[in-house]
Amino acid sequence: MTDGVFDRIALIGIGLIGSSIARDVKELGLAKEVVISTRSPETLRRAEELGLGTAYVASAAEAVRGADLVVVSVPVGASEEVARQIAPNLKPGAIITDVGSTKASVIAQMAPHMPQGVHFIPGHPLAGTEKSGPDAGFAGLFRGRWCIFTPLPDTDPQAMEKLKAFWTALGSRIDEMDPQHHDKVLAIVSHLPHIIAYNIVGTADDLETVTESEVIKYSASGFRDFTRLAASDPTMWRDVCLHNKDAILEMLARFSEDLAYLQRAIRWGEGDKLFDLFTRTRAVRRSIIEAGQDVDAPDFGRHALDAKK
Ligand SMILES: NC(=O)C1=CN([C@@H]2O[C@H](COP(=O)(O)OP(=O)(O)OC[C@H]3O[C@@H](n4cnc5c(N)ncnc54)[C@H](O)[C@@H]3O)[C@@H](O)[C@H]2O)C=CC1
Ligand SMILES: O=C(O)C(=O)Cc1ccc(O)cc1
Repeated sequence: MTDGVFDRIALIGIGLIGSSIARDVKELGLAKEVVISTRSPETLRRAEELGLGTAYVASAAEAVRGADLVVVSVPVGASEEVARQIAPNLKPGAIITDVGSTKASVIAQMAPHMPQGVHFIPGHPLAGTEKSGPDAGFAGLFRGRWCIFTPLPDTDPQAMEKLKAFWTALGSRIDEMDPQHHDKVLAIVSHLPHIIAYNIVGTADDLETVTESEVIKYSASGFRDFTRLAASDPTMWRDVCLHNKDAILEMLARFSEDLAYLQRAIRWGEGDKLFDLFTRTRAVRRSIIEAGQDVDAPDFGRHALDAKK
């Protein structure tokens, strides 16, 4: 079998992430058959209209029959329900993976249901947008982006290599870490920014002395960036908050302490403290750009395209 290519892939959940994977698989010819299943009949019909797969089935249990690779792309809170449904029909030797934004909870929900002889390898592509549903996906979403795996201690190295080859074919850079560490890192770089965005937009929406039309009319680009994040899918982000509770609360506690420091510096006119912090944070931005992680740069993800030539 060619690197990253499977005979039959089953995609469970066909929203932003599932449909982006489907589009890449089709465009790059990574599977002979792509069987799609999702909870709502309307979404399944839409996936068929968009021609995202080769077969569309209502039941997740039926969709995974004979699949060599199963990708679960549902809100993290639905992981156990899906694992329970698909477990009896998984083909021996199949690779089961997911794309959930939290990892320890997904493992706790799914691993106990996985039968002997299948390879369950949790994953998380660090790529997405504030949009959701099958129309929001697009080919190339994962190009140049990290995909983090949090393999279980007994993971079969060959299965791991096959899954890495698949994500590499989608253009991703690959990393591995343990699930608890993943959840801490993601709490600060992804979950907190979304929570802060939901909070600031909520605060603006609650103000009595500033009207909603003024917020819309005068929104500076900083505020607008927050509204993009705060427009992210409510189900997905409710589940992230509930399923990475400990790491998020730990980071929120740190954040609140640091905010109190900033608040005090403003109250007491301590300009040096403000200047020092703002200088330090400006350097973080520079480091991101120097490390080639500026996703807005026109040549971002170029290495992935070049590698395919
Ligand atoms: N949106 C983003 O930017 C990113 C999301 N993720 C993760 O990917 C996963 C999917 O997110 P999106 O594709 O953005 O969400 P989405 O809302 O666009 O799609 C979710 C899909 O799951 C289906 N679904 C929901 N409950 C189900 C169930 N019980 N059984 C079967 N299907 C079910 C829905 O019908 C829909 O097709 C989530 O776990 C999320 O944390 C990971 C990286 C980025
Ligand atoms: O839209 C954005 O800015 C994101 O940060 C997308 C995103 C959301 C959740 C993830 O687990 C990974 C990426």
